[in-house]
Amino acid sequence: MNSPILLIAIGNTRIKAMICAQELFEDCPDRSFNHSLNHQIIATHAYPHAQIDQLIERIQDQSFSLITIASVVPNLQTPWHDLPQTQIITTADVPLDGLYSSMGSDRALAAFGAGEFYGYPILVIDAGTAITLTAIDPHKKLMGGAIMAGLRSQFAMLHSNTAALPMLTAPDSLPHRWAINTNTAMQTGIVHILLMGLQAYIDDWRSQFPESKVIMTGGDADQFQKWGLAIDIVDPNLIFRGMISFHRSCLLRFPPDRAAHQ
Ligand SMILES: Nc1ncnc2c1ncn2[C@@H]1O[C@H](COP(=O)(O)OP(=O)(O)O)[C@@H](O)[C@H]1O
Ligand SMILES: CC(C)(COP(=O)(O)O)[C@@H](O)C(=O)NCCC(=O)O
Ligand SMILES: [K+]
Repeated sequence: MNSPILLIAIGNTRIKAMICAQELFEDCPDRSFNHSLNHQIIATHAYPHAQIDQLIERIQDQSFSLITIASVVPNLQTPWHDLPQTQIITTADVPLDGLYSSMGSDRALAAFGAGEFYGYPILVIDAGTAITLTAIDPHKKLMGGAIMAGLRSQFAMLHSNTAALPMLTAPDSLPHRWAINTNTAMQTGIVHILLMGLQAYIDDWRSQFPESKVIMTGGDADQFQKWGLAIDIVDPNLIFRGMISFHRSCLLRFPPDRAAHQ
């Protein structure tokens, strides 16, 4: 068996890694390579930056035929960055139209992965350190998006910018909107206002593209779905789907046997 492939996505909170079988990139006539992702995943890992040593320990002895890294944290280097089989994907590499140069590669890849897998037009909401919305129209062109502080970041901001407010986490169930104590007031304010704002964006998008799917990814995606945000699907693997679709589009443009004869 060929050595597996390592995909690494570095966000502002966590480093995520997926190890999958090489067969993922073998020739197939349609998008079925991406549909088969679930059968090809060997392992997934996610560690906060401070615990990168644990990730290194878990996979340092394995050899990979191909390593792909996408990062929105330029100063975080990993032992895999400088290997000969490593490719760093940037926003400029992602084959969608209208992407701007300072756009995060995580957003570009998640949107590309979502569009290639679920179809265009597509709205992607990534609930990570920041919450981002990225909307791609039926012609694979960026319609636009938005960035706001993520769930944990909102609590951290209130705590660090005030004298009296504690550091809290988000509540499991939806809090009552009108609170009569500090902790619930913070939780209800953050959760309800985030939900209402995101829902307004989703409604606006659906009014333009009623047939479009709305996909959520990122560390807090399940929580937003539990609170009732009207999304279609939670998919934690969008960015990895984007990397796989990227490699696939390269293979279709430059098939290995043709390249060998050039
Ligand atoms: N072990 C964890 N450490 C930190 N945040 C976590 C953890 N598990 C889930 N989360 C949640 O995930 C969010 C960060 O999502 P993630 O997708 O990892 O972000 P990023 O892509 O920015 O690194 C935080 O808002 C937090 O609520
Ligand atoms: C908006 C982000 C900070 C989100 O990062 P994350 O929360 O996933 O760690 C990242 O995509 C980024 O640095 N973007 C650059 C600005 C832009 O996308 O317009
Ligand atoms: K993210």
